[in-house]
Amino acid sequence: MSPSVEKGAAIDADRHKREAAERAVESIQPGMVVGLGTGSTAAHVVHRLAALRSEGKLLDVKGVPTSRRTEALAESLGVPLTTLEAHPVLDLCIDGADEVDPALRLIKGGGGALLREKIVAQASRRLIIVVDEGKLSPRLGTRWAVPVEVVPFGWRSQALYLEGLGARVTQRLGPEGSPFVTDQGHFILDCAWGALEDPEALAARLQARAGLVEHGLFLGMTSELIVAGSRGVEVRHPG
Ligand SMILES: O=C(CO)[C@H](O)[C@H](O)COP(=O)(O)O
Repeated sequence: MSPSVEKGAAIDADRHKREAAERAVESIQPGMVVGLGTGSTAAHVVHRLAALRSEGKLLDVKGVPTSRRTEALAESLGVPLTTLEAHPVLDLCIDGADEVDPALRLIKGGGGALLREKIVAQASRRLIIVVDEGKLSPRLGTRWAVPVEVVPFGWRSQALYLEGLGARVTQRLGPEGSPFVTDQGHFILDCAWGALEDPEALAARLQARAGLVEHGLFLGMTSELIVAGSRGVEVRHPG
């Protein structure tokens, strides 16, 4: 792909992310407490909420951010925030994803926020996932490695365990080349298994291992998928 074609595709993808995010914001009702996801698509949700506030709409809506990054963005735009401690059950969570299969199972964690994202998603009555069409995949693992969040103590043992499960394991690094550290103080191991035969069985193996804090497989959690692409915006439900 030439640089100018690549740039055009990136601009289209960002427009589609914004369109999906703006459609999702239509589900937010006055007074709701809403989980705010992490990443470039979820950032469009925060921007849209801020724009609506400037029009005097949804002024009593509060967000629970899934990362420090989202928290900083919301604060900079004047979107009011609260916590899961104050609101242990949320009306709605809107978040992005890295890969979505036809059953609306997800790989998430490209931004390294998977642990908080899963905690906020499971505390929400509805999880709306917003993506551009480039995230759709026939089978999870085709396009993206599964991020696994691990405790730094003993992380190399966890990497060996994951290799034993057949993964090609890469420790995620930050911009300076040192290990990427999550908001919760953990490392991320990106695990490439290729197209996954049985995501549920893999998730069970990952959950059973001490030191593996969380993984980026979000299975059976999506209430609604909003996907935007060259043919417009489409809403899908599981099953
Ligand atoms: O899971 C995530 C962050 O941990 C993001 O939702 C995912 O990486 C998608 O990001 P983007 O909207 O920038 O494509």
